Amino acid sequence: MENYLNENFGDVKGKNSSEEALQRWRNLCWLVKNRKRRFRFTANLSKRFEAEAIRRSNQEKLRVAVLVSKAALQFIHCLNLSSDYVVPKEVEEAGFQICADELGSIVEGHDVKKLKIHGEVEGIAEKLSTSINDGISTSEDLLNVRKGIYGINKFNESPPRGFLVFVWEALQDMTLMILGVCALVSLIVGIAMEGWPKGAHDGLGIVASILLVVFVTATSDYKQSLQFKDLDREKKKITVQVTRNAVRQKISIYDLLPGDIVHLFIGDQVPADGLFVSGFSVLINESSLTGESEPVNVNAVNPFLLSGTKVQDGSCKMLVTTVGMRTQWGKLMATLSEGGDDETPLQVKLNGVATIIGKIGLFFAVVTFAVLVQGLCNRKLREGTHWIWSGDDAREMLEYFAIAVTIVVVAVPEGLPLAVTLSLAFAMKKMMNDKALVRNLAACETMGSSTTICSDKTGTLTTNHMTVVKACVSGETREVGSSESTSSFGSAIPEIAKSILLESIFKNTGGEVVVNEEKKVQILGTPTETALLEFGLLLGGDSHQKREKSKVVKVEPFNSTKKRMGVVIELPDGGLRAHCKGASEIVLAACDKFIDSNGVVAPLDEASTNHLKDTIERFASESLRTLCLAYLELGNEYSDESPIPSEGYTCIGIVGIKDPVRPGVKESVAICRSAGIVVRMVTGDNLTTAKAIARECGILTDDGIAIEGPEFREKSEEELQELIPKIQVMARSSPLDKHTLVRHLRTTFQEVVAVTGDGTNDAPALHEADIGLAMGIAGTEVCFTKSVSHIGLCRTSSFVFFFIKALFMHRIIKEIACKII
Ligand SMILES: Nc1ncnc2c1ncn2[C@@H]1O[C@H](COP(=O)(O)OP(=O)(O)OP(=O)(O)O)[C@@H](O)[C@H]1O
Ligand SMILES: [Ca+2]
Repeated sequence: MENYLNENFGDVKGKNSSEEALQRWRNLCWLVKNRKRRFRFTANLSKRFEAEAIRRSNQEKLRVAVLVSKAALQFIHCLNLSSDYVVPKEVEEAGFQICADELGSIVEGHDVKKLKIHGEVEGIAEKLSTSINDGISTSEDLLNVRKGIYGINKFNESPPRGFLVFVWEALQDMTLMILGVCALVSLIVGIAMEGWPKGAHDGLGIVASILLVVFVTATSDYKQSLQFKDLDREKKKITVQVTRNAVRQKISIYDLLPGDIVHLFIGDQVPADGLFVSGFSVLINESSLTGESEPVNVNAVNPFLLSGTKVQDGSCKMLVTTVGMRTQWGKLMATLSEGGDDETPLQVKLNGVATIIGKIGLFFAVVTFAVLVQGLCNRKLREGTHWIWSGDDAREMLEYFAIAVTIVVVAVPEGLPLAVTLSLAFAMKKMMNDKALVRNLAACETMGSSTTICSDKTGTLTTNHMTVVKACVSGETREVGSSESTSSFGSAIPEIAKSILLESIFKNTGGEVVVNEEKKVQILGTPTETALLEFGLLLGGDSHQKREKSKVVKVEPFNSTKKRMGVVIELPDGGLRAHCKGASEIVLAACDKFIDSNGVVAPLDEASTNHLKDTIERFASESLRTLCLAYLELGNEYSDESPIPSEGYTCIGIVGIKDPVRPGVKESVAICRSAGIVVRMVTGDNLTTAKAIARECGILTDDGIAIEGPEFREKSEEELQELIPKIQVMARSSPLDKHTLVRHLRTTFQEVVAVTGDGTNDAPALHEADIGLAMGIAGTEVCFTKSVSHIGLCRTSSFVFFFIKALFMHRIIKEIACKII
């Protein structure tokens, strides 16, 4: 049996099974009494093919649109553009100058000509009655008017199915139907022979048991469907940052409306169709919408952003133009919303077991029927009545038939695969109560069998609550953090150094200091950015003043591959200046000058380089995350077309950011160890910092290896064979290094790999892993300990639930058997 199962049902993987494998195993289950039930909550393959076709047509449409827009761009300057667009009356009355269809055709069709006619992005914003800087007004009435005209950002889901639909589905069971026919015949024959009510007993008994089975099945199915709806709703709770009423805030993507100004960052999914307003180095991955993997640049020339696509690099502000079902993504999601998850290997195997048992059951049912009929025939032969068949004989035959069918009902464990689905859903619900959202049912199962965990450091092992606790500027190294220590640090360093440090902090940032609706100062941005801005505020910097004084000309946002970010600013009294900040040893290597203790820019000689390197090492060995800040005077020779220079910087200083280890991580790592699971740390941070934290968590042991990404990249295949099993820490790794490690562990070493990460720099590795534990925005809540302890929970809960279910089924089956036989 083991061999048979492995051969026929073994090629379905926990993740990314081929469509052929999925189709094949379903075909193998030909002996399924109620297909609809058995395959409920599993992938709807035909819907998937439909979605794939939509993707292909999207790709073709986009390709044509891009070609047309390119051609239009060439002619546009010579044309006298005029519009025959008439604003529909109801739109005009509501206070807008453009309708939803026109907006849709501009963005989806990449129609630069129409965009130009409507006055580019600013023109469209005006017609949508919004402001690019302040966003839409939040008055309830106005929002409702907007909703009325442009719709909401939700796609049509199939209406929830009522209880009766489940009753109908439960009735479509072949064996129950046969039993129904038996009951009918038994009633007719019984009443004809023995009269009412005596002759109806048998028939009514069968009817009652059928009703019981149908009722119990439908009730439990209905309950699950409600539970699945709950899970689904939870999965879709995604928020984005928008500016409304001049206040930056987070809102649910469902509340987005045309006219909203959305702030997008690397890793975000574009939540609606829209136009690029401002931003830098934006690369968009459209593969989820079109299947095309080559990312496209989005900028002022190609400003079209389509919902469902992902920001692969950079950050930008976008004006929402089209929402919900009017977008291609809405249509795609509406198609896919009915398809369930892929089956898990355990489910497929259990389906195999159910099928084998079904076949055996069927065989015995036929044999039993044949034996019983033969008994009857023999008796009649003996009695010499074999030519005379009475109603009683017919009833007896019917009874035999019912017994045979009952054997099939009892023997075929239809509920077995479904029980797994249920128990996994149950585990999912349990985990959700602990704020861990399981997107894919199969994950609960895979989690139970993982052998290696590759964890990132920041935000997973550590709390992600960062504060600058040490700083070294102009040779002055001090503890900072509290307002007194920071201000005394501020007064100890030369004025010129302090001023340039503040400029760097407030200009060269992906975060923002805002005043929220309650008039409180709030810092938005990644934890690293927030920590720096907080330090800047403590130093006495006023972010707005600093921002107003000079204009930002170019930004190269932070990404994990470069590990640095840079801006170019225009100084109030002319000239340009570049600021750069990032991984300390990388930025320091780009410096050849520094600001000395007198506030004078001096060349970086060996002694001062060593001093700075020592400082970095010292900070890092105290588990601090180090960042180096630097600047470069550009004069007037720089054009914003060219990249920001990567060398010749003047080092301003080094900051050490504390990010404490999460409580309970050490114990969790120990639990994993004792369960035979190897935990490795794969981080983008400095080697010394990573090692210090790994020791603290119990990940790095004396015989383990800690290696840096760039060194790992250079190794040959043979060397990797030797090295990989011993790697416990990989530092300064790029997203691709993480991916390579996971791929090797999975393929060469046949490990079941779980990866935890924050979803942006870890995305490729999360994708490659057997199971990805993404610490999302709520990452601070979903802590490492919980995910790990749930491995145990999944196992126990599924078994407990399975047994209860089995017991329950057993009782029902017994009851039916008693009634019928
Ligand atoms: N916003 C930022 N601007 C400039 N440099 C940054 C910024 N954020 C992080 N860094 C620097 O880049 C380094 C690596 O960051 P990266 O995103 O690759 O890893 P991480 O996500 O911080 O770590 P992990 O992989 O453990 O989650 C950090 O050590 C820090 O020095
Ligand atoms: Ca990370």
